[in-house]
Amino acid sequence: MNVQPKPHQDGQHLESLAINATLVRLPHLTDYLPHPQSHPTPLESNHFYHPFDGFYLSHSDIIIRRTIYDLSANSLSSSAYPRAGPRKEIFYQPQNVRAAIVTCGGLCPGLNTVIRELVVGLWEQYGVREIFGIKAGYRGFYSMDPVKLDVKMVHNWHKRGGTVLETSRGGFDLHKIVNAIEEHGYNQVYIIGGDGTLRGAVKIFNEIRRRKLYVGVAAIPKTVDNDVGIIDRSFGFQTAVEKAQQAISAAHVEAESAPNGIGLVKLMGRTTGHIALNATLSSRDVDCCLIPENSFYLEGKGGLFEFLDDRLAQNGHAVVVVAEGAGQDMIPRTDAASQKDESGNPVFLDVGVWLKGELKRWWERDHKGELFTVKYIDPTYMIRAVTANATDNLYCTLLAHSAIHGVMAGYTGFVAGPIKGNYAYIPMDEIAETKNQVDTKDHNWAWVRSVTTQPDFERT
Ligand SMILES: Nc1ncnc2c1ncn2[C@@H]1O[C@H](COP(=O)(O)OP(=O)(O)O)[C@@H](O)[C@H]1O
Ligand SMILES: O=P(O)(O)OC[C@H]1O[C@](O)(COP(=O)(O)O)[C@@H](O)[C@@H]1O
Ligand SMILES: [Mg+2]
Repeated sequence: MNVQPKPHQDGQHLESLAINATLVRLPHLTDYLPHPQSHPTPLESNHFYHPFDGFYLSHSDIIIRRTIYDLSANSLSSSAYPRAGPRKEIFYQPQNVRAAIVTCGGLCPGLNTVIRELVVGLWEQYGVREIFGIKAGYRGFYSMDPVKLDVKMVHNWHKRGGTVLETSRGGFDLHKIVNAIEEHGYNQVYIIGGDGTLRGAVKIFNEIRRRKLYVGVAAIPKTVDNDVGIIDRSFGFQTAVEKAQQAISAAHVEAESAPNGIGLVKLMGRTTGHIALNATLSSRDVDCCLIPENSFYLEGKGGLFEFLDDRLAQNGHAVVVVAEGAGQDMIPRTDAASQKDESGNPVFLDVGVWLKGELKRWWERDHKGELFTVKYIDPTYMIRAVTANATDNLYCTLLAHSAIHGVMAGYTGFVAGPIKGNYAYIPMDEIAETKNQVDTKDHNWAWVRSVTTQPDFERT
């Protein structure tokens, strides 16, 4: 990679630079179908709409993934993805489209908005009339009747939490699912789900391609945990963080109102601490944030008890936020085998209940006779079983419309999502392989440390 000119390695006097961008190739129906026919988009013949110059995107419109560089590095490189948006030529005749929409995995604010916008976008922009909701997740493809959807039916779904289509874990049977897609004649499949769903979606797409079916598959990443990689964040995450803050505020009030009061809040986050981290940064009431990516310990120098001792001595109260996946290795397990849910996700022991017990034990041992209270709040589903906030509703809308334009353009096996604020199409397998975890060596975590001044839990 070359940077021009390169006299000052620190980039102080740099006037221009070149970034080596590798364009990621998106699967397309033309890859495996002999002669798919393209047609002008119906947007062209819409009397009420006159596209401005540059409205239609093409192969030359891309989004670069990396935006942060160290100019002293030898090479500046990034991957680049096709930009999401309408194309002038599409690979479907709208009157022949039979679209299926499915929601899988746990709830997430905004699911109904995505469904609604898929229906509205397909119906209003492209004139599609055959749109079906698959009930109860992947298993619904082969075990339940689909629900016919139309614009009237979905008109106020964005104001409701949950998923009207219902969802479930488990029940992934590749052949039954793809057989059902063939039998029902679906030629567009929109899959809304998290990391597990995406791994399933990759298999569905590969099987569809193996069978050479004229079926476009798009996924829209969903999870409050925000554990999906490459994209900026998953929808519903911000709403969940907002709700989490209410729990933290309550814990703070309780802690402040008691001598030596500790407010303890457990938040969702199976293997990632994004909700805990973001709620901590935004609430400012938190003294210590415990996440799965950063092991912690209780006793001794630099441990949680010593830190809380200091905080209680200084302020008379403290607030601790713990992500549900944190500290699992410290909680005594009675059964040898760890439990799994129907999708194969680990079922955790309750770190909040355990920590509350440990805090009480510690105080009783070291401060016998002094007043002390731990108020434990576990908002669990309250942060995700809610309507999406304005930002998430807007985000869900753009995701759905991006997915529709991509599928109509013949792209398949892709995910629609924002990269540094711009909407892109990303190959599904790349997303399914990339996990978004909190990097405790980067600035996000450093901000938590500087806001809370909590210990790093690195034993010296
Ligand atoms: N590796 C996998 N291959 C195929 N299907 C999977 C895989 N992992 C999960 N699934 C299916 O995806 C769906 C949702 O997965 P789950 O982990 O519960 O939620 P999420 O997609 O939100 O992470 C379930 O129906 C599950 O059976
Ligand atoms: O809905 P369940 O099965 O009780 O699972 C709860 C889990 O779902 C999550 O909300 C994440 O769900 P997804 O992986 O389905 O997005 C976790 O934060 C939580 O551990
Ligand atoms: Mg998941």
